[in-house]
Amino acid sequence: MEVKTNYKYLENISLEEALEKYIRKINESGLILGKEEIPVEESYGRITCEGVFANISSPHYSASAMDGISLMANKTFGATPTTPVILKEIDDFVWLDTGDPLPSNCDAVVMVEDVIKLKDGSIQLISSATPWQHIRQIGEDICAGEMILPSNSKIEAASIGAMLAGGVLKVKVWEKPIIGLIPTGDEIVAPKDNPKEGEIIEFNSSIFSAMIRGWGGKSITYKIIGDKLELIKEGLAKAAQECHMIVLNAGSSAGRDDYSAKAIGDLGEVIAHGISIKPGKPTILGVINKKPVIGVPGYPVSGIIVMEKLFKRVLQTMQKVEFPPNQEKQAILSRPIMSTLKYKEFVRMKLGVVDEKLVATPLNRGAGVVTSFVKADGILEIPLNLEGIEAGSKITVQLLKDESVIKNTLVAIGSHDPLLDTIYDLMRKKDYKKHLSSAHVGSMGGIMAIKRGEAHLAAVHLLDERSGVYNSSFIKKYFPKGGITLVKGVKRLQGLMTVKGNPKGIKNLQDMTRDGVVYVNRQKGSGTRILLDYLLACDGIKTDSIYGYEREEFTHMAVAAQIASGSADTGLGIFSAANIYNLNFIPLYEEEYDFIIPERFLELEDVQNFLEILTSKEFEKILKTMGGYKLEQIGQIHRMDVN
Ligand SMILES: Nc1nc2c(c(=O)[nH]1)N[C@H]1C(S)=C(S)[C@@H](COP(=O)(O)OP(=O)(O)OC[C@H]3O[C@@H](n4cnc5c(N)ncnc54)[C@H](O)[C@@H]3O)O[C@H]1N2
Ligand code: MOO
Repeated sequence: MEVKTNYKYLENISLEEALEKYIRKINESGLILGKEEIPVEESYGRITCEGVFANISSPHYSASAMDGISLMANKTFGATPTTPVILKEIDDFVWLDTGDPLPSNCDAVVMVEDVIKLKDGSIQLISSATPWQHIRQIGEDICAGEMILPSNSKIEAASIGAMLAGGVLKVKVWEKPIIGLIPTGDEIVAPKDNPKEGEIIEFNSSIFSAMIRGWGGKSITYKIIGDKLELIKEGLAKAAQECHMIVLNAGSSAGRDDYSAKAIGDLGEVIAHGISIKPGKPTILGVINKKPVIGVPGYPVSGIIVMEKLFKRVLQTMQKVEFPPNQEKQAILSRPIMSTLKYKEFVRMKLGVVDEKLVATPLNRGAGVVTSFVKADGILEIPLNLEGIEAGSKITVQLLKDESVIKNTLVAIGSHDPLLDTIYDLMRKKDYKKHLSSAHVGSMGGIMAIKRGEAHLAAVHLLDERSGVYNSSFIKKYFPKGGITLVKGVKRLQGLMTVKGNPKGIKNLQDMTRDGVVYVNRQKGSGTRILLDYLLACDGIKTDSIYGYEREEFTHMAVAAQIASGSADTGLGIFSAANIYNLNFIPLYEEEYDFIIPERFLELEDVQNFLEILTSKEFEKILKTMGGYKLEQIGQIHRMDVN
């Protein structure tokens, strides 16, 4: 039987063209927000819809600007240290404080510190005052009838004070745009801590809602709607009644259950479906009832990019304000990035200052990897028609975090161990200004990053198969000119993880070759992979006899997670990862997990901090609970000699 799908070929128009076309359409539709009058004290961040004019002058009377005396300036003329002027209270002057009204027969104020008090209550001045000195004249700040803010201005903190000073107690502002968020998908469920297989936790709406709040809007999150065209249309129609704009989430591509474009088209008009950006390709731009409706792809990273690059622009037009653009910074690209000619790509980047140069490293590009946005310091925009960018190129990165965060980041690249998370947490507890960025690219990747000057330290566990010695021979090989130190870390247990009860009865490496046993491996270049290959060679086991040898994960935790979920029976990894996932552990080898730090970085404050934490009692205590570590040599610094 032929399976019918609602497959439709997507367009591929540029982001700029799509935005131009869409905003023109929205403006033509004539959608404008309503107006409301609100107390000035509650108006922070709102947008004025009319000019705001002062009702009264500020100050509304002539006021003393200082504590001291008020008088007629001409009474002081000629006063010098040798010819002081003596004045009498009431007859010649009046005591007053800052803010007091200026008596009608006075035209100057003399500060108290310039007044010499005499015993009989009179005073002496040794310099003359100029008329109107130290007086805030009526309307010095603003005069009644003057404009405080023009239309379409964002109300900042100082504007609130200016309005109140000008006797304005209520201000007319544009209504806050209300955005309806509609999550869709049969597999989507409200957040919970025990989702079943096939259930996907709905978190996009919460991300979008927070973004909208930051941009001055309000959101309503509707109930999750399953993949049913009629239900989606019902939801859209309701939201179009209740909101100024709608975000219809997921179902944007052209699969069997993707009804977003059809639903929008049936109720209104689809202006574009398919934009040449990545992530975010299947975005839908539509209008229902004059209300903009954006079909945002389901993958969270795609969603965030579409919200940032498209939705925000529409909201800006609707609210009639310009959001400040992200700051940009020039950086050096640490490794090559491939790109597709057909799409403008947005790549999340990790930034760090190493040897006074800003180094940018691409993060995981998966559209579902929302944590890449948690780690990202910036975004690299790769234009259309570019196949990629070479390592070492100068690139411009749009900053997502403050520059001070990037400058205060210790950059660690290399092998993964959960203890790095503990170090980061302890670093932040010790000093909230400090950050640790750890990229898990395996031990060899770490060595290469140190060689290229892209990291302050690399975590490594590389076994020299001939000598059986860990790490030092690799330093000698890869850093023949020296200048490198080996900071001893922990001894840790590597072994085979299985689910509790070990149902497949796995006892050793040989058991991995049995029929029905599924292995999950670590990536090439990782110390664990090198150890596995070494142990297999010792036992004469061929890698192609292991089902799953080709399947790679990047961290011990990821291997443990696969085993815990039942998608693999076993994998080589460290005890602490097995412990976190409550797995069975068959110890095979004790290895040395150390840190390579160039000598020139040892005195850096951030490196010193790192070393302090490494040898702290608190860290030792936490490692004990994690289990599988020995700390005999931790923190010892070995300066490696030149060959
Ligand atoms: N055959 C093709 N398949 C896909 C294409 C394509 O061109 N041809 N495009 C891919 C791209 S690119 C994207 S992006 C996605 C867009 O997917 P949809 O918008 O149709 O969304 P779903 O398939 O329903 O969901 C995708 C994925 O997103 C996650 N998700 C969805 N809703 C939520 C939510 N509210 N909170 C958190 N996560 C959510 C979920 O993991 C879904 O699995 O299509 C590709 N497919
Ligand atoms: O367009 Mo999708 O958003 O590339 O992942």
